[in-house]
Amino acid sequence: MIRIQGLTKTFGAGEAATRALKQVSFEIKKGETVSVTGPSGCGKTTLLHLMAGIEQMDEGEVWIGDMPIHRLKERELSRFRLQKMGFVFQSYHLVPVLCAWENAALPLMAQGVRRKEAKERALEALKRVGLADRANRYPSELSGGQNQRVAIARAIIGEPLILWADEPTGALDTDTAEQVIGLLDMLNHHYGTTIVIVTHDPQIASRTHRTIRMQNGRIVHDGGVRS
Ligand SMILES: Nc1ncnc2c1ncn2[C@@H]1O[C@H](COP(=O)(O)OP(=O)(O)OP(=O)(O)O)[C@@H](O)[C@H]1O
Repeated sequence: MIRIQGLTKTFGAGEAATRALKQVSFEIKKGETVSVTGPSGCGKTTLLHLMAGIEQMDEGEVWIGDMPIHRLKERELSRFRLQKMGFVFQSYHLVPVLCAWENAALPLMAQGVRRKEAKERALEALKRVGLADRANRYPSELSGGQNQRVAIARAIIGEPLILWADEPTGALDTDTAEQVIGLLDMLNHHYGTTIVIVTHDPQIASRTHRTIRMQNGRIVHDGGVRS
């Protein structure tokens, strides 16, 4: 369902150039959970950004189903992202002046869904992540784990095909991290969401179907299917 072919990305030029990705190719099946691991600076986030069409590649192809991400114009890409993808980041990326349900509802509002319907669906998404009773709280009134759950509610509100997560538990303590990972597992089981997680944490990597290990802009290991 996700097919990456010869993905290459260099930042900067001349002496200052960093070859962040070097001819990376692999496929991810629908419904698979994949962790991307490796040392700091090896290219994990760059890979995620290129696959999600957040950043432009120098060379290569990214196919999601039959959609050539590498050929889409920015506007088509934005629409595709809004409709088919959800994002979770280490630092949550919530809007501080919006309460939990308004944050969760953002992707729907961006697609022109009316406020009343968006609110109903946001409350439903917050319920799924166990935060129905915090719907009117602002990010500053919630814990890190709760904010990350709001971010997950926002990521899943449009029932995306793919959820991209970049160090989703990086700012959380072990127990809270465990809850967040449990939630991602649940999403995968119940909704068949394909999940790609960039993580430093071997514990999290061991919970995904498959682990891709990167080093210096290349894949050096791909396997470890969960029993
Ligand atoms: N916008 C940018 N401009 C210049 N260099 C960049 C940029 N983004 C990333 N890089 C470089 O590309 C390489 C890969 O970065 P990337 O963020 O993908 O690594 P990573 O594996 O996600 O690292 P970390 O685990 O520390 O987050 C690094 O050497 C980084 O310094």
